[in-house]
Amino acid sequence: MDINNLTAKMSLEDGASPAKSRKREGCLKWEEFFMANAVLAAQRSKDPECQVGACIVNSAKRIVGVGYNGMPNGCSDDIFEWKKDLKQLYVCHAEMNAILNKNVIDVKGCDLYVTRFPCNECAKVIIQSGISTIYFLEDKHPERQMYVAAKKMFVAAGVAVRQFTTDRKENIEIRLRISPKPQPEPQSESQPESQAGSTA
Ligand SMILES: O=c1ccn([C@H]2C[C@H](O)[C@@H](COP(=O)(O)O)O2)c(=O)[nH]1
Ligand SMILES: [Zn+2]
Repeated sequence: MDINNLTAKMSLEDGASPAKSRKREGCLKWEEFFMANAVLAAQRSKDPECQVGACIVNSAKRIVGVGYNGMPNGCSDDIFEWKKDLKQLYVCHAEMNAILNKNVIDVKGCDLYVTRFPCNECAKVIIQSGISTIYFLEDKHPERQMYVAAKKMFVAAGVAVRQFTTDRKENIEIRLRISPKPQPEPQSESQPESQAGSTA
């Protein structure tokens, strides 16, 4: 079959099922996809009060770092205190973790998607890393000194800060179908001895 015939055949087959030949509408926009990654990362946090997620994206729209708030490596989530005024001594913030987890040499000029407005400590790390734009989901405590300081530093350093918005009407859902683990077959009383402990 020459190439012209093949093309003709393909377009005929496409014509037979027009619904499938058209692109799917309503897929996630890039910004929605990146913020959804930050929201998903936050689900890894063990903080009982506040789960934060962050996702760093380069100019080629590749995710180059993801993080969530958690205890430092080797500091057990079960031993170190999650109590309100104690956790701040230990917890690594999502933004800092995302920057440290980067899989590229540096994150200069990258965008940061984060579920919560960054605090002053994260603002310093964000600025020093060269991240140029921040998209945040919520700014729950704009009056707190640490967030006022963070804003002041972002303005001085020329980091653009925008609240994430979308015109999507429905929630973005992750449909993860969980199939129950297969249960071992109950052993019948009459089974021969040799098969009872078999792992085959
Ligand atoms: O920039 C930030 C600010 C806070 N977090 C995390 C760190 C802690 O786990 C909580 C703080 O919770 P509060 O109840 O507001 O004290 O949020 C972060 O990851 N990044
Ligand atoms: Zn912070």
